[in-house]
Amino acid sequence: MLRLASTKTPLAQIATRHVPTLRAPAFTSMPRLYSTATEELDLVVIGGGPGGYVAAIKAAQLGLKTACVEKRGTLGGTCLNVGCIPSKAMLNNSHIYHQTQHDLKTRGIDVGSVALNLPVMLKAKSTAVSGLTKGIEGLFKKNKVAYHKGAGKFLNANEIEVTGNDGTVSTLKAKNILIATGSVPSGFPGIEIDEKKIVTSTGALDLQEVPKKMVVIGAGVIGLELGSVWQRLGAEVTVVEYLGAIGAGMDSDMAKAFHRTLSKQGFKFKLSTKVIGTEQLADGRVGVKVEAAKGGNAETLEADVVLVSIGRKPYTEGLGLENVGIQVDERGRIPIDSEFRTSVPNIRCIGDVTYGAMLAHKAEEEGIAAVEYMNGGHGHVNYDVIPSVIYTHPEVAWCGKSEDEIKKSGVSYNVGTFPFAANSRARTNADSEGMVKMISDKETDRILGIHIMGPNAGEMIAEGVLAMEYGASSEDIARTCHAHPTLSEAFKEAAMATHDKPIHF
Ligand SMILES: Cc1cc2nc3c(=O)[nH]c(=O)nc-3n(C[C@H](O)[C@H](O)[C@H](O)COP(=O)(O)OP(=O)(O)OC[C@H]3O[C@@H](n4cnc5c(N)ncnc54)[C@H](O)[C@@H]3O)c2cc1C
Ligand SMILES: NC(=O)c1ccc[n+]([C@@H]2O[C@H](COP(=O)([O-])OP(=O)(O)OC[C@H]3O[C@@H](n4cnc5c(N)ncnc54)[C@H](O)[C@@H]3O)[C@@H](O)[C@H]2O)c1
Repeated sequence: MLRLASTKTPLAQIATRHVPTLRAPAFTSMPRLYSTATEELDLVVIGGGPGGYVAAIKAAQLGLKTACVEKRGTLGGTCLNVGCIPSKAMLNNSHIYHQTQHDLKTRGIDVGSVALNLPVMLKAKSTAVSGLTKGIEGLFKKNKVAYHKGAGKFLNANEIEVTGNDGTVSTLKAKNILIATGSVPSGFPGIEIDEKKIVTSTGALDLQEVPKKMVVIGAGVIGLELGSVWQRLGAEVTVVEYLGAIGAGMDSDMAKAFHRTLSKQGFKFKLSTKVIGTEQLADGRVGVKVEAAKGGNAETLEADVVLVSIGRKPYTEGLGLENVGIQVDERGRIPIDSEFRTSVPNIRCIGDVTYGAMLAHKAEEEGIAAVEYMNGGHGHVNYDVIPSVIYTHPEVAWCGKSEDEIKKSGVSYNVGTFPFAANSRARTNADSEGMVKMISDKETDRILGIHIMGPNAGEMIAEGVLAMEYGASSEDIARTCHAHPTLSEAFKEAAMATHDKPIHF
């Protein structure tokens, strides 16, 4: 066994095949956990995103000897590093900037002239990210999860080769492996991403100046959130969407209302429109050639920055799946059974790299459930009530089925809606755009879907998720006392409207 005298860390459970020098590898901060090179771990998690790191902590809490391999250099995956967290930091601060500029005067707050300091705003985003990613390292230490900074690759069903970020190569042995390697942005055929002028979400979170004109390809969650950030900071944003509606499959009533709201904010939309390609313009900007989805005359949209946000794809590059005989499906996803097992029983898989919505909380739920199954117990993920939230202003949030889906399924249903314009708190706050829409089964009154557009919709949907998880009826919610004056009264009134009548509308 190899020991590193100068650090707290032995090479732990790693069977070292090649260590170029006897200096401490990058994972020296990990606690001294397992003493022999050949000792088998209970679990190796590949990927330290919300799925992987949560699974690793849960496994350690259950008493499993656990290691997590992450190649990014920081924990937290897409979500903490280049996804949920930096985007929400930019959304929050750009909203405050916009509100200060356009809204405070009418509230009796005079702040004089307002200026954007983009470098400071970007730094605030980075501070939020680094604080949270380091926090996960702290949680790993506390829970005794060994953290290996490097890329994991299957040698066989029980051995993972780790190429450390410092160049060392070593092997981890484990009874169980959990794949949580996440996803990366889908490219657009023929459009080259340089992350400066033609960017994915990663580049769009780090633009060093506000573009005058921004073209967003794809009116899904990323396009609308990051389009909002730059629109609030002063960009003229045009969103090109192939489908006839925005919001990537949200309830069509909500999509229409959201479209109207964002248009009022200054967004320009080109729906049912396809992108044919891009060209470099003489002045150094980018021309985005588009035409109607059904065909017709092409036009060129000029842009300083183009955001390509047409979805994400599962990531399995360099993972060595061929060494264990795991094949991905036609969309690049790793197939799993109901207990997250791949075609190799001791190898499980969760999060963006397999089926289902690409959401951090969905990956986390799966991580916990997969570990519980692995440990001989039962896991629980209710895919019918995974909430979705778009963190624009107003926010849009939903869980359960859309009215379009319910209609298609042939189930008879009731719909109740309640506008925030009739909610006292929203009116008092002068922030009353949007509504709550609830759909319940006509026969049983059981709630089938909840859709909210409004301030704090992302927080409010938690009540709907809980109600649906417990099989509530709309009458259950209507008869539950909600504090006054709160936005949640709109939720109660929508429930009243679903099975009977609302009071305030
Ligand atoms: C701009 C943006 C905003 C988002 N906002 C939200 C939001 O508000 N709410 C929400 O729920 N979701 C949001 N998402 C989606 C969310 O980030 C993902 O659903 C979530 O991160 C998926 O978690 P995961 O653990 O499956 O994978 P990931 O977070 O992608 O983590 C996988 C990790 O595995 C590592 N890895 C891959 N291969 C290897 C290997 N061979 N060896 C070692 N490490 C490896 C990667 O480096 C990565 O860090 C957002 C995404 C983006 C891009
Ligand atoms: N708030 C959140 O929870 C959050 C935020 C950001 C990202 N995410 C996750 O990240 C994933 C990726 O987000 P996204 O916005 O890239 O994908 P998305 O699937 O949400 O939206 C992509 C949009 O692009 C459109 N599109 C596809 N091809 C096109 C083309 N050729 N031309 C024009 N439009 C085209 C689609 O019709 C769709 O509306 C999502 O699955 C989402 O779950 C979640």
